[in-house]
This record gives sequence, structure tokens and C-alpha cells, in this order.
Amino acid sequence: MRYAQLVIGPAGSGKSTYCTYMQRFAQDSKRLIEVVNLDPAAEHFDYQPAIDIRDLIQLDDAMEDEELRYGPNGGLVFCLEFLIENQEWLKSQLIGADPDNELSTDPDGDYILFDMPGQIELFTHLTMGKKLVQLLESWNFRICTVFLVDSQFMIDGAKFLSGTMAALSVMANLEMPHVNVLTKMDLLSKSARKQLDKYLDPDPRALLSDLTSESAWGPSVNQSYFSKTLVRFIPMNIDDEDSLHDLLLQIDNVIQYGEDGDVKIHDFDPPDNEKENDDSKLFME
Ligand SMILES: Nc1nc2c(ncn2[C@@H]2O[C@H](COP(=O)(O)OP(=O)(O)OP(=O)(O)O)[C@@H](O)[C@H]2O)c(=O)[nH]1
Ligand SMILES: [Mg+2]
Repeated sequence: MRYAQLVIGPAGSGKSTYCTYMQRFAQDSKRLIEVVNLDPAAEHFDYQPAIDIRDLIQLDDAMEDEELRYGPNGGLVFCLEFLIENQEWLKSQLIGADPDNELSTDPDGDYILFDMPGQIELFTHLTMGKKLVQLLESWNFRICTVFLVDSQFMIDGAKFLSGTMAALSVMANLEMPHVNVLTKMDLLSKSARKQLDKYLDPDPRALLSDLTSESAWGPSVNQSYFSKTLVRFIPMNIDDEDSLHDLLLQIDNVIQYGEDGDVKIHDFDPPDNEKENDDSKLFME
């Protein structure tokens, strides 16, 4: 079995940092988690990628091409399309020619974090994100989307609403088990943290009255957007081991990592049945 987290989120939300810290945390707990860089524009990150899309194509290749003449965003879309077209490259790096072959020798199976680019339109309405997910699924990966949002952009009603909408767009487009994470909690002041706590356990009416007093958003905003079960955010502090531990545990539950017995049962389930019984979907309901 193979497990993966698709780490996505707006530019600068902390995706690469998350990958570095999660990998390190896993290492400290004697667990092997590999990181794959799928951001062709990446210039710096602190982890050692097991696979790097820049070995296949770099953003500059797409931008410097006389015929293509892409800007940075179009160039990035081109690079990911190129990756999908050259899926054999990714497949051979991930699993080799032998389908039983695994990247690591971990008896629990491969566990991979995919560090994605920050252009979230790739996952909200373009098709590349979805295609990538389908590819990984066809290679027997059990995947969870991990959507990161910078907590500093979530401390007033209107921003919280737009962060929530972004998370919803990704959920709706990818149709995958999904966990939302608030990053950079260490940077929040006490008062900001207090404000955020209000939204983390949202009372839709209180939030809406905040919005009505603050902005042009009226009560016309559908209260179900704020329903706790629909969009839930897990705060993460990368300097706090307990915080990383709790988050990883939640994601592991979603992809049923380490539940050997369960995994075997699911292997023999017809696909429809599996969907219905999949606890992970609770996060989306
Ligand atoms: N204090 C603090 N800084 C963070 C945290 N996460 C990320 N940063 C900083 O935020 C900046 C952006 O982090 P990255 O991890 O590169 O973000 P990214 O989402 O990978 O960015 P792109 O790939 O450019 O979209 C860096 O300067 C990080 O050091 C965090 O939890 N706490
Ligand atoms: Mg990055």
C-alpha cells in the first residue's frame, strides 16, 4: 500500500516548511516519510526531495521558450500539464517498472508528501490537480489533500470566509478526503489567537453578525458555509511536537495508515461500497 498527502495552499502559506517539519517529526518517531517536490518554480526548501519535478522540467524552460512565451503562471500550468503527459517519468521514479516495487523499504508502505505549487487555481478549477490525483490513485496511493492556510489571514470575519471558500473550492474540485490546516500559529499575538479561536469553533450567527458590522457581506451568506462539519481547520504550530503529532494522527486516520486489518478488508470491497464506508469522507460531509 502507498500513502500520500497532497500538500496544497495559497502562495507562501507554508507548504514546503510543513513538508520539512513533518518529515523531521516522522524521522524522530522512527517513521519514514518521503517528500516529492512538484513545484517547478521552487527555488528553496529545506528537505531532501526523493523526487524533484525540476529534473523533468523547470519553470524557466516554459518561460524562455520562444514559441510558448508563457508568463510565470501560464508557465506553471504548462509544466504540470507536461508532468501529466510524461506520467511515465513520475511513475518510474515513484514505483519503478515493477508495481510491487516501493520507494522505501518501510514495511508499512510508502508514505509520501507531495509539495505542490502555490497557484491554487490548479486545484480549484483547472484539471491538472484532479488528473494527478487520479494518476496516484491508479498507482494504489491512498491520498489526503492537506490544505494549508496562513492563520494570519484568518483572523477577521471576511478573511476567514474567503479562506473557507478557497478550502471548499478545492474540496469540491478534487473530491478527495481533505484536511484543512492553519499554519504559522506561532506568529499570532494573544489577541489574534483569541479572535481566531472564535472562528475555529464557529457559531455561524456570531460570525455573520461580525461580518454584517464589518463589511458589505450581509446575512445573505448561507450559514451552512460555516457548518463545523463542512469546513474544519486544525491549527498547527511547527515548533510544538504535540501539535505535529495530533495533526499527523488525524491525517493518518483519514488515509487509514497503519490500520492493517482494515486495509485488507477494504482491498476486497467493491469500489462503491468502499466509498460509502470510508470514514475519511466524514471530513467532507
Ligand atoms: N514563523 C513561521 N514561519 C513560517 C511557518 N511556515 C512557513 N513559514 C515561513 O513562511 C515563508 C513561506 O514558507 P514556505 O514553506 O516557503 O511556503 P510555501 O507555501 O511553500 O510557498 P510557495 O511554495 O512559494 O507557495 C517562509 O519564510 C517560511 O519560513 C510557520 O509555521 N511559522
Ligand atoms: Mg513551496
